[in-house]
Amino acid sequence: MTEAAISIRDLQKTYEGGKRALDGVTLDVPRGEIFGLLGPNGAGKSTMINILAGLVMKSGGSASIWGFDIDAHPRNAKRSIGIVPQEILFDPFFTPREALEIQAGLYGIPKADRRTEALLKAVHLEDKADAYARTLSGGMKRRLLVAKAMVHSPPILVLDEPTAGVDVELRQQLWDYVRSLHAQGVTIVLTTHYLEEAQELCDRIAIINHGRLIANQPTRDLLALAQEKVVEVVVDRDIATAPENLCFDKIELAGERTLTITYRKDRVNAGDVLAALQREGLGVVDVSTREADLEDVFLNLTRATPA
Ligand SMILES: Nc1ncnc2c1ncn2[C@@H]1O[C@H](COP(=O)(O)OP(=O)(O)OP(=O)(O)O)[C@@H](O)[C@H]1O
Repeated sequence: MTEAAISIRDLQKTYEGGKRALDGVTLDVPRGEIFGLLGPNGAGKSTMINILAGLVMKSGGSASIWGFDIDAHPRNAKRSIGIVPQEILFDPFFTPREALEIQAGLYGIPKADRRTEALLKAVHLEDKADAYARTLSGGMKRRLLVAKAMVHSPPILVLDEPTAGVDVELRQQLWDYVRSLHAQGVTIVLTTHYLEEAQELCDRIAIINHGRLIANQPTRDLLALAQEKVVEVVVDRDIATAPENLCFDKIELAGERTLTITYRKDRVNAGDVLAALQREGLGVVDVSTREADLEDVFLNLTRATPA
């Protein structure tokens, strides 16, 4: 088995004042994947990322990055990861080009090996290379942060809520760049509140809630956890009231001849639902189903884990 890109064991963090932000999280981020870390506000995602970044001291447990334990080999661990923080923080008087040069200097990268121009191009900031950072839009600043995180060419890129406050077009550009890094073999970890985004981008998704891991599975398997399924059925005559049946969780009249039926797929299947309608004397003309999405799974799982 190849070693994980990030390996976390029983990670704990209690902040001064007693807030328990991480309560024994164990997980592996496989190499080469796009890994989604989801959780409601305050779940502990940033705490976990800040521990990996060396910005927050853990209270217990262990973590290694690209095989380097963060306590035993902090320098190598740090060199193996690029982190795009949630907060936009940089000196407003530096230009993007200067910001990247300074960052490269911090990592001790010789001038000849720096990739400043290529990075500026990759994040579409070549036109703004010499503008003061304070004159950049929010989306441009965020892309500059991504470029900064990549100056030392780490094998892992972590993005903490990268698209908060970024408009749709810029978000798309950001994801195109992230996808191209992934295609080059970079392991990507992203935390996001946009479930749709995680669903579309991530190979695997972990969910934390109240500092505990409540799911960690390939995205497809996680989606299969959603038990509610909805079918929309068009019948062969006008109906005044929706028929009741035990195998429907919920039934609604969506039009004169259209019914929206919710059922639990662990109890019945679509065939049972259609047979029940036929027993009510309704002929089925058309059927369409809506797949449950990550939003459903997320809500079901987070509701099921009390504080
Ligand atoms: N420096 C700190 N001191 C005390 N408590 C903190 C500190 N930083 C975070 N916390 C608390 O720890 C918990 C986890 O916070 P964290 O920022 O890790 O969550 P998160 O999942 O990243 O949330 P969000 O999505 O809102 O960023 C929260 O209750 C938060 O208030």
